[in-house]
Amino acid sequence: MDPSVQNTDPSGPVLQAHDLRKRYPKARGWLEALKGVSLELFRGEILTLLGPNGAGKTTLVKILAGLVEPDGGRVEVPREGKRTWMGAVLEGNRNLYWRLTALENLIYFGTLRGLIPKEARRRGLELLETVGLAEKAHQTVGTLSRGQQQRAALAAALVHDPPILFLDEPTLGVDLEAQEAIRSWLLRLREHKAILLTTHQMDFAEAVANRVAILLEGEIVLEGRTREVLEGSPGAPYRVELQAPLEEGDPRLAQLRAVEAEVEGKVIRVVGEETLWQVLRLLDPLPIERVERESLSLAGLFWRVLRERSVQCSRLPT
Ligand SMILES: Nc1ncnc2c1ncn2[C@@H]1O[C@H](COP(=O)(O)OP(=O)(O)OP(=O)(O)O)[C@@H](O)[C@H]1O
Repeated sequence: MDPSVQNTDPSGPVLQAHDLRKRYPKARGWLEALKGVSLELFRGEILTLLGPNGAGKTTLVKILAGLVEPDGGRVEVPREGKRTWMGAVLEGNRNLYWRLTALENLIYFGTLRGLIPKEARRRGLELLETVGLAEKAHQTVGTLSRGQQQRAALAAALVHDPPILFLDEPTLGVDLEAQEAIRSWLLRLREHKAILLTTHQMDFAEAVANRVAILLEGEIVLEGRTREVLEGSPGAPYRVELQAPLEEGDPRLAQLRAVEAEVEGKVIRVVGEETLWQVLRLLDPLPIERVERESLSLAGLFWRVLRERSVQCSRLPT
């Protein structure tokens, strides 16, 4: 299903963050890691938080999960009163006990969050099966591969069936097959949970997230429904399709390149309305099959936002 089709829950947000601020001491003065971040999370959605290294994503997720105290602002979980309202996978696989088996970890976390041991065991086995770790249930976590540990961490976050899930880089170090399994699992989970995801993998984010927020230097600089921000972006190219490709040596080819149009067979791509009119004038009277607006990819949008804000490339994710 298209990740953007689903509507957010009309009964209101399950989590609200207001004006969150956090600063850390540095050699001289303070580093403002969060400069007043507000966001809402709804049931039935995955909100992906994108940002270059050091933008403040992990700090934000840790504050939302109650692991770090903000210096200002507040987090509200209007519909959930208890401590068991969320599950989290933070900083890779560190939130598991390495000397316990995968199943023992799940039983431990399940009982810690209110399940009776029998139920925790049943849920644990079921989840290990779901993440493809049934055969590793009785192996200590320290002996699992990194990707298997990551999958076990996801199962542990979900053992008590929390309505809200925080996932900080859940696919880090995970192979393509496991990424695919996590992707389809998240799409299923999304139907009845509120999920906040941070990732540097733009294609993964684009495939699962119905909403996107870009965090730069401690501030949210862009936020919206994925499909809408990609289609409505001013950086999205126009696509002009000719009935036949331009002949080699056609002088219009050089003129098109001079206005930075990209020519690929019958297809010409241009950015900006002004350039589009210029290109259409240049092509006149050649027959044109169609003119349409393409949507940007999430990676394209992210790079455009970063370029506009002149964030140095050395700080960009790989
Ligand atoms: N405990 C800390 N003490 C001092 N500075 C910190 C601490 N934790 C984070 N920072 C700084 O705060 C800023 C934001 O860090 P954070 O880990 O939240 O960024 P991030 O967006 O998650 O980065 P990445 O993509 O690299 O994981 C960084 O400049 C980081 O060095």
